[in-house]
Amino acid sequence: MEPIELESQVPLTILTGFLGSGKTTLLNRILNGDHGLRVAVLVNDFGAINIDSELVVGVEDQVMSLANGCICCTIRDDLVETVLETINRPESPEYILLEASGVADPGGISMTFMDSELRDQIRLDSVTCVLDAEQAFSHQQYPAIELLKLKQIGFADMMVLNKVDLAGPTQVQKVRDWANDQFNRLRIVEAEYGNVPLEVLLSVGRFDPSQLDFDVVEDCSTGSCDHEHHTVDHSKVFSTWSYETKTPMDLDCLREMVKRKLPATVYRCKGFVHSVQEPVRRAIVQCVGRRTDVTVEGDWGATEIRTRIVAIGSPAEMDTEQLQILFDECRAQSTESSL
Ligand SMILES: Nc1nc2c(ncn2[C@@H]2O[C@H](COP(=O)(O)OP(=O)(O)OP(=O)(O)O)[C@@H](O)[C@H]2O)c(=O)[nH]1
Repeated sequence: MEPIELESQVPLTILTGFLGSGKTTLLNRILNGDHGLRVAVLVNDFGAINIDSELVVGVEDQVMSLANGCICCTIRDDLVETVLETINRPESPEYILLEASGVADPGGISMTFMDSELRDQIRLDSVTCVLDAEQAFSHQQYPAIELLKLKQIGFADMMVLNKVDLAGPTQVQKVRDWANDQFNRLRIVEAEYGNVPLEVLLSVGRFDPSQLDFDVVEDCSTGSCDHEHHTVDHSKVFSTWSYETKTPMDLDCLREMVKRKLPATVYRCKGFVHSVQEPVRRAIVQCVGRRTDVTVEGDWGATEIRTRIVAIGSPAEMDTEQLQILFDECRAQSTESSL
């Protein structure tokens, strides 16, 4: 990639998109690409346990984690504080990538960068939305989720239509036709595992502030407004559940369980697994809708060896007692106590 000219304001790209669409995968692609920039990464996990920041590869000391809430509403102040902390480091970043949680409304996040505290220091370069091509239409029975997905795409200046390998050409064309019909002149780039050229992702200057309502932004900076983007109550649409244990798990049992028994009311499940089969290597469980994957990665590095899993699902329907039993049943027989 051609060298990017450095600016006085730090450019920032927001990666948005529904749960499991491939944001962290795209983020890792960018970070490990040939851009020559000192990049800082902010990652927002909706669940109480930090998973995503540990899945970011290659820039461990430049990753800031914002967990246990959504930066478009409940932990918006944390976002401001973290961005300020990041740009005021002695080695300040030349670019910031912000991965929003899969439940975030990017409108609320973008507003944050127009606030007086940040707008002189940060230039919002682009809001890029990742869409899972295979599961683009798979939440139609949940209107609130459909609306959120529409907001995520509608606010973006580019859509990465990801997972085309899983979707196949007919579905990809269907999603393209739908998107062209719904959104005016949306730029769409197809991808497998986020393999998008860096040139179309970084320093593209696509974000257009005129799409924001500046009267609203001014009011927001006083902190006394009740606009929709601050009051989105994610807890009405999503609930999270976490599982932790020090007892090693049986990977075969876990693989079978997530594949066959994990209820459809769980939209997303991910985490790290300490197993009897691979006691010194970290396994990663990834579930997006009905797609499940349990892989064994490298060693645990500096992180504590224990299983940590997060599930996100429907608050009315996700049965957390059932989940507890399902995961407990995958623990290997052991005399060690579990948490
Ligand atoms: N087959 C296939 N799998 C993909 C592709 N992109 C990502 N995945 C897989 O999809 C799963 C979710 O990917 P992530 O990058 O973690 O998704 P995310 O959007 O960051 O997820 P959340 O942060 O939980 O919302 C992982 O198992 C990825 O390996 C793709 O293009 N094709």
